[in-house]
Amino acid sequence: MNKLNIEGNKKLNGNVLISGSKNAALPILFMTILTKEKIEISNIPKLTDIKVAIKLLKSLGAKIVNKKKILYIDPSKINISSPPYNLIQKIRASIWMLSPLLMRFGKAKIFFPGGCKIGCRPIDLHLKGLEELGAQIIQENNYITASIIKPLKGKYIYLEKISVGATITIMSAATLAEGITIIDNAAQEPEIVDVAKFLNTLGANITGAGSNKIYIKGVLKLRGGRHKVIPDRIETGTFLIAAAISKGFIICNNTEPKHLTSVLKKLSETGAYIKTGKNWIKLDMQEKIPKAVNITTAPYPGFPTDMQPQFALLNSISKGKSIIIENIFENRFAYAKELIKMGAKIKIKNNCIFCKGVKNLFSKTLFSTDLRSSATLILAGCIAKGITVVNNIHHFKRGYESFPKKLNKLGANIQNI
Ligand SMILES: CC(=O)N[C@H]1[C@@H](OP(=O)(O)OP(=O)(O)OC[C@H]2O[C@@H](n3ccc(=O)[nH]c3=O)[C@H](O)[C@@H]2O)O[C@H](CO)[C@@H](O)[C@@H]1O
Ligand SMILES: C=C(OP(=O)(O)O)C(=O)O
Repeated sequence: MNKLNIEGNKKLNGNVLISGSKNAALPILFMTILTKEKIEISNIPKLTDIKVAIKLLKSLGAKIVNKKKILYIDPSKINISSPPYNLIQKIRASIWMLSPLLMRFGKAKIFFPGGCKIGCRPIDLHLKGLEELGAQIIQENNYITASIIKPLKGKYIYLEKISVGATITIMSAATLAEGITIIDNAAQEPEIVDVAKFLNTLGANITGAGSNKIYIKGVLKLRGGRHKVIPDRIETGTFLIAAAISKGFIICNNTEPKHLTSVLKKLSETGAYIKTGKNWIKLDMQEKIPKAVNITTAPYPGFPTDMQPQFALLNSISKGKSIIIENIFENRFAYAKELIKMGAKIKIKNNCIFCKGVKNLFSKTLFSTDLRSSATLILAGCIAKGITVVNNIHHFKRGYESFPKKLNKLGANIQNI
């Protein structure tokens, strides 16, 4: 069934092992189209989005073996440049097939991508970037066809808006274009650094990833190689919230504290004790009720929009009033209606959430609408009074490996029904 039954009033305490990053693993998987040599990618998270990505690559002719979170990919037999639309529309990351397929075959045709329904999510900057490098783009009946009429040439490209997706699309095409491309006002997310590191392992010449200016010197060909995907910073942040809302303590292992600076700063403001090591983060709420915090989402290194719903939950049971401003996606408050049903004192105005903390949330039958909202509602169920039912749980499976199992190990009681 597509439902979870969650017993509330739980304290979540203990150790959790963080999985590989969904948003780094997905583009890296699609970048394998750029080479004909063998690739090994480790720390692959077990997620439905990853399953779809593997199916997409296989549908093009790639041979893939999955053993203990390592994918062994042989892209040499990829011979199709138009992946099936029914798979493309399942995930947002499928847009990252366009550029590598274009560079490999000189032509690519893909359906518009899917992903969380958190805004209109245009792809104009991806397409404009490819056009600036010289590709021809035609959009017709929800399909995008990209063609190389004459060899793509490196260029200075200024992104009008900071976009993770467009930065990756342009960076991957520029890897095999002639000459030097500069992406200015580039996104700086750790996932972009990981994609650049992977491409460089294959022989690309990319510098500056992680800053707002990325330099790509085109090379003729990419080879094979090995790569380990970075830890999932959003999964890490979500588990830290699990401990904070239940006045508990947690140690997140196999993570990268440096990727969570803005999130940890906000968690410290709640009154949580935080300590970090090389690859772990400890949060101890010391039985205290958290203090509410104001949040403004922004591109990295700003506060991540993918942690906004979880912090709204935190604020809803914290001491005091707070404001959350969502600056990245225009429709990312769908979960708030469900928290209000549970007793949260939340008011939404334009892109702001005004919240006054309450002592308790109360169980209800809830409906999740997207990935981060489903994780948020599951956490809300863990601390609410009574038994909560969360519907549409296919959403969390897109981005959280074994989420109920990991939470149950921390003291939750979540069952599939
Ligand atoms: C699979 C993946 O990695 N998804 C992440 C990626 O999404 P995604 O790559 O879709 O997000 P972007 O950074 O591209 O989007 C940022 C903003 O730019 C706008 N925009 C984007 C592209 C474009 O061509 N035109 C345009 O206007 C978007 O509508 C949004 O308002 O980054 C987001 C922002 O950190 C995260 O929330 C998502 O989890
Ligand atoms: C919005 C997200 O994912 P996607 O871009 O894949 O829809 C997310 O990971 O929170």
